[in-house]
Amino acid sequence: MPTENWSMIVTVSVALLIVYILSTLLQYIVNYWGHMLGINIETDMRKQLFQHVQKQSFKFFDNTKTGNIMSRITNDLMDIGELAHHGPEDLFISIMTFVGAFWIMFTINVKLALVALIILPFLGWLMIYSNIRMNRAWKKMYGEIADVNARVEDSVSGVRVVQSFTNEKFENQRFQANNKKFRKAKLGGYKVMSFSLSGIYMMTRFVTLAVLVVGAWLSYTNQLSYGELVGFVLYVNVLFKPIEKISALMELYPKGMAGFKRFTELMDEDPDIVDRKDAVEVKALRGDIRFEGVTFGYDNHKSVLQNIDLSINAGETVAFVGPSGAGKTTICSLIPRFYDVSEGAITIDGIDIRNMKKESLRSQIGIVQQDVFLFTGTLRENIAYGNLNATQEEIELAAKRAHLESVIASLPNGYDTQIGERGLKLSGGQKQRIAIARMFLKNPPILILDEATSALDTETEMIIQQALTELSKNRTTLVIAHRLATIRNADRIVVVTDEGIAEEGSHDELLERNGIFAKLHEVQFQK
Ligand SMILES: Nc1ncnc2c1ncn2[C@@H]1O[C@H](COP(=O)(O)OP(=O)(O)OP(=O)(O)O)[C@@H](O)[C@H]1O
Repeated sequence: MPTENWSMIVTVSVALLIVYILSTLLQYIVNYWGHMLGINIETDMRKQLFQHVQKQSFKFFDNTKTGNIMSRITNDLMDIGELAHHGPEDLFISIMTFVGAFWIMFTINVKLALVALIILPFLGWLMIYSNIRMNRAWKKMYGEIADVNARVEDSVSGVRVVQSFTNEKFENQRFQANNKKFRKAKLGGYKVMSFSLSGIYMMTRFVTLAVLVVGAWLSYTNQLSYGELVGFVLYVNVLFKPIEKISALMELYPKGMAGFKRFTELMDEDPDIVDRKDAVEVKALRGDIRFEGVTFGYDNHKSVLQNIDLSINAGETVAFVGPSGAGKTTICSLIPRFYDVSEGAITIDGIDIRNMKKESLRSQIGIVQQDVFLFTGTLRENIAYGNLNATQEEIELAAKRAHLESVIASLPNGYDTQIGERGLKLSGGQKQRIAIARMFLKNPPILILDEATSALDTETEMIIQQALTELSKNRTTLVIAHRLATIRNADRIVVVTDEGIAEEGSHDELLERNGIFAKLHEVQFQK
């Protein structure tokens, strides 16, 4: 073999090698960057959704299952990144190949190209039809998986109740019912997809057959050479490539779009408690609270509170007592604007709370709830939740004032002890003290104490009571009272019944009046 041929082979091989290496590199870059673009879009949408959910009011959370929200922020967005990456790229390449192949086919033979073109309206119809059906099916599937998530969330967080009632079988049945609905919805989507893919396959094979038959006839009648016929059939196959690519998008596109629709649905849900344009920033409020003709209902049809007038002076401790469900908690939930009044107004230091910036209003109010929520993390982090900028000294002082020192000393790693999910490793009394320590750090002028209903041992109760008395010093304090201990310390007691505020006055005044409070006192005292 002549040497120049060898050197030619070597040159071509080296050139090919370089081309291969470069194309591999390019493929890597396109693949990686393409996915990066998709992931960035997905992450950004997830961030926006999370921020939007955080802005929602209590009403939204009252009416939306936690598992459902979780599903929307996680699952629903999974396919959007893939779609964002593959969608435009695949569609562009497919359309270009499709148009190119048709153009060449027309230059070979117009009649035969027209035969191939017949497929287009049918193909278009099938794709649009399937797309609409699949969009619906995947949207339903996302809804069903959200319900599965909600069910899991419910059963897992309530597992102690489930097991104590030995209702595992019942829970399994409920879960399986949701799981089956999900299966049905997902299968529905794949049914439409299989129909559509088979339809596309059938149409493309039909075109091949039609081209072969008509092509053979054209050759027979000398309108087409054999070479042209072979070339044409080859191009028909080129035509199928983009159709196959678009078919592959048939799953991804409606899935991504269904997720996107659920994303926009939630994003369009405007938070119902927002700052007015001219809302003012409030700082260092004194804590004079007035309810002026306040009417409120959780839904528009039924009022829980009707025409309530109430004055609480700065620095005063007011206890709310009354039968269960009368509206004590509701009254207190209106002050930080967890809900907005339907009629009337609430003012603090003479300013309507709806004219205050929500964040600044809430920074002035501290709430110690019955059920203290502890985040997974260390004890230090959980106390510091009251003020994220608190120094170690401030945290320690708050812990001391909340009588937490002995608790911390007994923990294996002191402040750095990990507190399990929902603080399961701590007792009710210990959790209460963490909530109080948070309040010392937050240091708000207004305090709302939703007194724990569960009984604590006398010593713990005394310790907590001391901490609470210390906490409420120089603050306007509202206590949703269930036990008499707190009521005795109150400057004033407000008796709330289904009819509204029934009685108001000091402990002794109310006893003397011998009304509802006196009866309530008698019942509790007899216990
Ligand atoms: N988030 C809510 N959505 C709808 N209705 C609610 C909501 N919270 C409370 N309610 C209803 O409002 C009424 C007043 O409830 P609220 O919790 O204020 O009573 P309460 O006096 O604090 O009761 P308790 O002493 O049992 O805590 C009740 O009929 C209750 O069912």
